[in-house]
Amino acid sequence: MDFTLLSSPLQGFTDFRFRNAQNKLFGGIDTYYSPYIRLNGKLEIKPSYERDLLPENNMGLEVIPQVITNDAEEFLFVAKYVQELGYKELNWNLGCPYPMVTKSGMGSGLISNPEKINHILERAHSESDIIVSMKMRLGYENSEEILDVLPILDKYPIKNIAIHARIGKQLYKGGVNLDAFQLCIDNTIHKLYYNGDITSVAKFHEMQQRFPSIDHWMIGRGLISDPFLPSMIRSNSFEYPENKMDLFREFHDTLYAIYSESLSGQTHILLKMYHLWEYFSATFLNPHKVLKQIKKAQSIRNYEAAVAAIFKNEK
Ligand SMILES: Cc1cc2nc3c(=O)[nH]c(=O)nc-3n(C[C@H](O)[C@H](O)[C@H](O)COP(=O)(O)O)c2cc1C
Repeated sequence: MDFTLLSSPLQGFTDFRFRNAQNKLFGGIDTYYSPYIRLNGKLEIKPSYERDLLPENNMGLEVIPQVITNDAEEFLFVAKYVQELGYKELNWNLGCPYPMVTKSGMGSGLISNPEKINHILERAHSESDIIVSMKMRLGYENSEEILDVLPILDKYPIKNIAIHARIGKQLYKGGVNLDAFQLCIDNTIHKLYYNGDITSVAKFHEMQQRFPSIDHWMIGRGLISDPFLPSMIRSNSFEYPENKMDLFREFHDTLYAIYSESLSGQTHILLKMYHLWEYFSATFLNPHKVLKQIKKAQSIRNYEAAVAAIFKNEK
């Protein structure tokens, strides 16, 4: 069956710089979701969000912006803003699990409030012509919460619902709940996208077999630790290209160069690169040792030496 691969948004990782580099060097992703826009009490878009969405920074990429909010005015404000930039769709985040977000009734903390979801969707559909899609978890406290929300969503022409098959309380621990995802398939009229733990071609096949009706698949962390993954899924190949490490090095160097230019001060640059290496290290034979080498490098000079040694070791 034909399928679509989507890059799941990761705040702090999948910004326009990452998206462009991944697309240029590896490809395989049909659509990228940008990390969420969150307003801080004011109807004002931060420059970093703007930069991330400007069409000139996303040339040749299919991008869908995302918002996190529990307020209809904010939703409508962001919808109008992204429409002015030329986007037709706004994705609504009901998945974020972090207490700072969920305690204020946003992200997965909003799933237990179907009335509020209904109110926001009602206003979004009557006061704007933006196409609305959703990205959510199964609930915050338990995986039944979503079952009270799906009938509400049935009332609106939602484009699709991407479901990360965990509950908020889990954060990223424990496994995905595939039986609960199946229940969602059985209880909605909407098109569902599957998200959660697609980290290899084999895992993708497993999910495809388990959910034959699903043809949209979202990859989050797997794309950062293995940027080859979508093109390998596409070509149904278990073999990495022969020049795997050269390509990976180019990917690293591209990101390092742009973050060195765009971030100020070596602390910021090193921290950014360290967070990337928390995922990159999975590509190497000894991830733990690799990450330790990166962590130990407390200056740009030491960082560059550590990276050179890591790639040399892997040859
Ligand atoms: C560091 C980090 C940042 C994330 N930021 C977002 C975000 O901005 N919007 C969103 O919908 N999901 C966000 N997520 C969730 C991922 O998009 C995805 O749903 C989750 O990681 C499960 O998919 P995976 O197992 O393929 O990674 C984030 C996850 C992580 C680990």
